[in-house]
Amino acid sequence: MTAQRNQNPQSGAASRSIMMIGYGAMGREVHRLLPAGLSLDWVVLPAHSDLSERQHLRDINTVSRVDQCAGRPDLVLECAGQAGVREHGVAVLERGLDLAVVSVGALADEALHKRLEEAARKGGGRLILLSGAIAGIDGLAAAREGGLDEVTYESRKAPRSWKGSHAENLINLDTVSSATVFFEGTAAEAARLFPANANVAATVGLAGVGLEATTVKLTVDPHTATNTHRIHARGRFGEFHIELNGRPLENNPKTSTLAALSVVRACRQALAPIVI
Ligand SMILES: NC(=O)C1=CN([C@@H]2O[C@H](COP(=O)(O)OP(=O)(O)OC[C@H]3O[C@@H](n4cnc5c(N)ncnc54)[C@H](OP(=O)(O)O)[C@@H]3O)[C@@H](O)[C@H]2O)C=CC1
Ligand SMILES: O=C([O-])CC(=O)C(=O)O
Repeated sequence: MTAQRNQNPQSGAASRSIMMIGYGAMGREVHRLLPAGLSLDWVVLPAHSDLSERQHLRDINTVSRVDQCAGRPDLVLECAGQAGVREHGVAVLERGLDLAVVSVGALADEALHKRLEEAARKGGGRLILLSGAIAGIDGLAAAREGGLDEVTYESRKAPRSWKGSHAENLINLDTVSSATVFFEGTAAEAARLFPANANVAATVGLAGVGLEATTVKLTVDPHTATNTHRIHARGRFGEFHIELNGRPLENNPKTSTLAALSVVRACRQALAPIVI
């Protein structure tokens, strides 16, 4: 797929620059939808990435470490997975750059969480945890201010979306014939065991009652074509249930389209005089 950059209609207006860490299914979708006025100027690829990937990005500087970037991006987007946060997060924040991450599950590693927080305080960059594939994080985080009694999160995806994950050690994805829960535990465990599938569990945990107190169920459903996310929260504010049936990205069935769109939203917010 060839990435297309939106044209800035205000010709001559200086673009704000973006650095993206990782350029897989989500990164390509974000690049395709990048709002006018922003330009993707740097992409951080893994050192092992092949030449063809770099040729694909021929107008864009590719680096394998953040300190190889001589310029100063206005916003850094992580679309690389938890390993990308682990490898580059501290360096970005220590340089005083804002880092918007989708691989929120990386923060289930308490030592990394602490290092990122310290780097942000020291360098002045802000770590922005994106809502990703789920809706309702705004309401959950607001509800927390009044006190929460219970938060649960459930995710349901087709067998192909769980392929290559720890689910394969827990259930036979080729023969499962009805919707089956294969994991029940805390958001911390889910985010660690399913790094490409359960970042939302960590986001719900961090916005609500914490990673250890948030209970998580993961289901494989051979009859679904969507990535379904459910949150139930109860507290002083009242109660809410959210169910979101997300379409997976064409190039990666693990990843919901909405997760990529949440990154695009972060880009738009970086430009907007009024933020919603
Ligand atoms: N919060 C949310 O709701 C969601 C979060 N996510 C997160 O987003 C991530 C990206 O999703 P998606 O694009 O679909 O996944 P992909 O696997 O398609 O793409 C990830 C890309 O990042 C690259 N990468 C891996 N490690 C590094 C690194 N250390 N530095 C730079 N690049 C790296 C990979 O390269 P290579 O293949 O060569 O290793 C790959 O090209 C997921 O892994 C998940 O953590 C996904 C869905 C929802
Ligand atoms: O995109 C999704 O449906 C959710 C996901 O993979 C994650 O939480 O990591």
